[in-house]
Amino acid sequence: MREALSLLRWPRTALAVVLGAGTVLSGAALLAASGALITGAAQRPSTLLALMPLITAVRFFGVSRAAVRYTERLVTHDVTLRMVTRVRARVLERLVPLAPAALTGARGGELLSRVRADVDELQGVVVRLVAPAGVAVLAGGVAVGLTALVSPPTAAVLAVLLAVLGIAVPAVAARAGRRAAVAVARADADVAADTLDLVRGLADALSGDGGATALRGLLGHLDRQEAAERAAARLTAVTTVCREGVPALGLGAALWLVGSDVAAGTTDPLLLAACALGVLGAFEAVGGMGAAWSAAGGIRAAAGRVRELGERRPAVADPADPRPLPAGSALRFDDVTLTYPGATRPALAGFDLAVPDGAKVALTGSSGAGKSSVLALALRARDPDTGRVTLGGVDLRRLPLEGVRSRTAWSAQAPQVLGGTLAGNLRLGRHDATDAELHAVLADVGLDRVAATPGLDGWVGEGGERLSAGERARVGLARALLARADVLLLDEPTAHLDPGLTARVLDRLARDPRTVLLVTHDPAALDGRWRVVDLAEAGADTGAPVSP
Ligand SMILES: Nc1ncnc2c1ncn2[C@@H]1O[C@H](COP(=O)(O)OP(=O)(O)OP(=O)(O)O)[C@@H](O)[C@H]1O
Repeated sequence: MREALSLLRWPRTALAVVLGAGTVLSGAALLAASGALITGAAQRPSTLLALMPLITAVRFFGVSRAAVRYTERLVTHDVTLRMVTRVRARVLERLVPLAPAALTGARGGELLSRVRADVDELQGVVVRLVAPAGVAVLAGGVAVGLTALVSPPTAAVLAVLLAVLGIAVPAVAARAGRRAAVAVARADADVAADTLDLVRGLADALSGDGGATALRGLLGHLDRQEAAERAAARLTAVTTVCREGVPALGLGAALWLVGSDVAAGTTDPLLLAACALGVLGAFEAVGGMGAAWSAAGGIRAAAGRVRELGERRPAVADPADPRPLPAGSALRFDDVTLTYPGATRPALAGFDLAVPDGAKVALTGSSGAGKSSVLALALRARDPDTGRVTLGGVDLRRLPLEGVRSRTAWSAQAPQVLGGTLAGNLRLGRHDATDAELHAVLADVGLDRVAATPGLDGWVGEGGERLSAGERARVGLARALLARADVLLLDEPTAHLDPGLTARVLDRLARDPRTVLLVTHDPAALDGRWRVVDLAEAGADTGAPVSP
């Protein structure tokens, strides 16, 4: 909850609370002034001028209530919209450093729910929680204070009843409401499942006495559903009675207590209706507390999940005192060991490899040998447990993370193609690439047909579903080729290609002046320009420079 509150801009939130309280108090004052005016008129004053102050008060509070409510809505919406921006920014700020390694354990749907549902929940913290609670305290306090000026016992009764309606009733209702909602949801799910089973298995159920058994099961669940719904309806009825009944109790108490004072001659009769109706109006102060109480649980849970994101440690971090990026782009792995969290054996152990500036190196080996892990280390998606990985002779852990990532382009085994245009997807590699450059790179990777239809501005479908798996892989490859990087890390760039296309792509890569480290399951397709490193033997790699 502290997480959610820390995102608030308190001066504006306080203004929203003051205006909300102003609305409630204007309403109560309007009722009080009207009561006094009616009483005053019933006393048949000799001149209408005697009622002028009350007439003015009624007009004033009538107008002020609408004006204050309007301003309060403007301020509350402004606070909420600013909150939306801040919450989204904070969640993304926390997510970005965690990607990709520290998010591998999280399911995609769970992450989506965090950035959508939790953000939606948190952004309502002002409207649904802080403002109603603040208004209840402020408006309730002022109403009790003003009532005390007329009748201290009535003020005491009002304070108690406000606490009952603002704290006790919503707390009990929210707790019981959660239980009732769970019971109804369970019963609904059972009835739906039974009905579906019965309809799907109708033919089987009709033979033997299976039908009667299934029907008995369904009827049992229907009874449970009815009971759950009745319990939920009873709860709604009880809370409605409380919401209506407690203010009526307050009204009755005010009439009785202030009425006794008027009868005793210690209080002006004008104040009887004014005080009673003012007390009635004051209950609006706690009107939002039922919803606030229900919202509190959801907001607390959402804030907790967002905080948990912040507490996760990124797999790699920027060095405190980063070294400048080196000029060279030679990669070197020295006695590297990498064990994934929770894994029982290392993915890489004692791994050595030297990839000189501009060299073309292909990693091969059986599935699970650790080829993709080598690329992950070179991209600094992960750090080795022991040993070191260097770029241009400098340990990657001593270089600025953003600098390392800008020097390396990576194409995954199954690259992420976003729902958008082909050009938009390619320009993730280089945002200012011209159309001519995009056409050239598409031709390089054999995507000439896609470049023609749907074309650069054609929609590639959600997740690139309008492209084949091989075309999606080559979009990722084209993106990497476009990047202004000196090291290309390519995970199986030719996996889905026919031999002709494989040879064309490998030739394009071999002619690229940059350092290329690729993973392949098809070393036979590589010509003499490539140095093939079998991961099963990589521990024995001498690290001796090879000519590119
Ligand atoms: N995020 C991860 N968490 C836990 N273990 C992992 C993770 N990624 C890979 N591994 C494990 O590390 C080992 C090496 O995986 P890696 O992906 O590097 O192999 P690979 O040689 O690229 O395999 P393939 O050819 O099938 O792509 C495997 O045993 C794999 O199960």
